[in-house]
Amino acid sequence: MTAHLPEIRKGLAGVVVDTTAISKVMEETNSLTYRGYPVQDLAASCSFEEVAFLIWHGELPNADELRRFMERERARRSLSRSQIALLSRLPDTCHPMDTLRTAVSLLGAEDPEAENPDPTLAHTKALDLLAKLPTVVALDLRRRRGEDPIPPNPRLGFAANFFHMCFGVVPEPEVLRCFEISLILYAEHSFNASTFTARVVTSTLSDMYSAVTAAIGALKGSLHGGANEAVMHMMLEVGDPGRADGWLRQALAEKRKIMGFGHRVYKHGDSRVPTMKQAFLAMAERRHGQKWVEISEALERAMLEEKGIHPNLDFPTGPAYYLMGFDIPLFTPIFVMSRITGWTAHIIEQAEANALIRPLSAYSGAAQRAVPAPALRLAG
Ligand SMILES: CC(=O)SCCNC(=O)CCNC(=O)[C@H](O)C(C)(C)COP(=O)(O)OP(=O)(O)OC[C@H]1O[C@@H](n2cnc3c(N)ncnc32)[C@H](O)[C@@H]1OP(=O)(O)O
Ligand SMILES: O=C([O-])CC(=O)C(=O)O
Repeated sequence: MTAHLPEIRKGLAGVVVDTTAISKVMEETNSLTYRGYPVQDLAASCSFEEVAFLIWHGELPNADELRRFMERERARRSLSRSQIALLSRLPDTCHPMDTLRTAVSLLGAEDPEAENPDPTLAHTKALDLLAKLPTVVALDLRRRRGEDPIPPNPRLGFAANFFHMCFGVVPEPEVLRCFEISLILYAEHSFNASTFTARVVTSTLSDMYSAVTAAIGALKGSLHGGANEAVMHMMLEVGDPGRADGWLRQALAEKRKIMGFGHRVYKHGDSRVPTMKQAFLAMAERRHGQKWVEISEALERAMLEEKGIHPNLDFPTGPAYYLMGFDIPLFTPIFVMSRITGWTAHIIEQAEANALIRPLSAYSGAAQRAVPAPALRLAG
């Protein structure tokens, strides 16, 4: 006789667990808004700093608010000598996401106000993370290349300063713009796995650093943010546009997951892909990346024919970052540099109207039984 089980929604698929005023993901129209503004319109005319302000404060900044916001961000970018020394001691074999996770944990341990739940302080902590995470990512890239760190430059904007800290140069404005567009598109996406993780941690009345550390762990996986790296590894494995179609059909026959395709919410296309694809095409034209365009178009065509599945944001972003010169293990950390805005906005929103997140499970193990006497259970 089988016990009656309640309805179980594996992976919480389709379950609405709370409200949010930060972003709206609309599957039926393949669209996305941040605080009511369509994301492609924000990408077309805003800086990443303006979008970060919008995500946190609910409105776009006026000129004065933006100037003050940028000043505050630029003033917070540096890491202390001891922070640099500690992060430099991590083994080169660890993933840069591990470095980032450790860095956030360290920043939390060093912040005497880490556990102070004051909402004003929460905004300051979020800004501090936004300012410092690129410094950590660039430091990590350079140490793996055997190069000394380059300190942040407070005269440069968020995106330009990141290139400066990684490579010692700021690229041409078109490349910078493509990068900034990717940051805007990655910034926020409602209750995705990493954001939900951050909300679960916050719901126990834990601190922001703990929630962000956990979110970094959730984003690292290849079913989530880690897919932008996996996409580029896949494209390198394909290697040649002429092989793409056969490679994909073979991979599907072997029941492999094709990275950068599919989405839990969007079943007819990811709202952000058309904008990011344009940015990728622009990068490919500037950086002689036609081969990657042809490989991606062949994979996209074959995937649609075979499975009817569309690409997600990670699909055009992976090769775009590759063409910008970033090492592949940096792709997901760059995602973090942007998503820190969405995560921290959700942490603040969760804390403002908190309820402990604790779902139920249906037990499927052994029936209740008596513990055998020691003589019986230890007998051999
Ligand atoms: C920023 C982001 O996080 S975007 C997501 C990034 N992740 C990826 O690109 C990883 C690849 N994609 C996937 O693994 C999935 O599409 C997910 C995890 C993103 C979404 O998964 P779910 O909503 O749970 O869909 P699910 O995995 O149930 O897929 C439904 C069907 O489509 C298939 N499918 C979905 N995505 C893919 C894919 N990328 N490759 C091959 N088959 C796929 C599944 O195998 C399944 O087929 P079945 O019904 O025959 O078993
Ligand atoms: O919403 C999701 O499940 C994943 C995603 O696209 C994101 O986090 O940007």
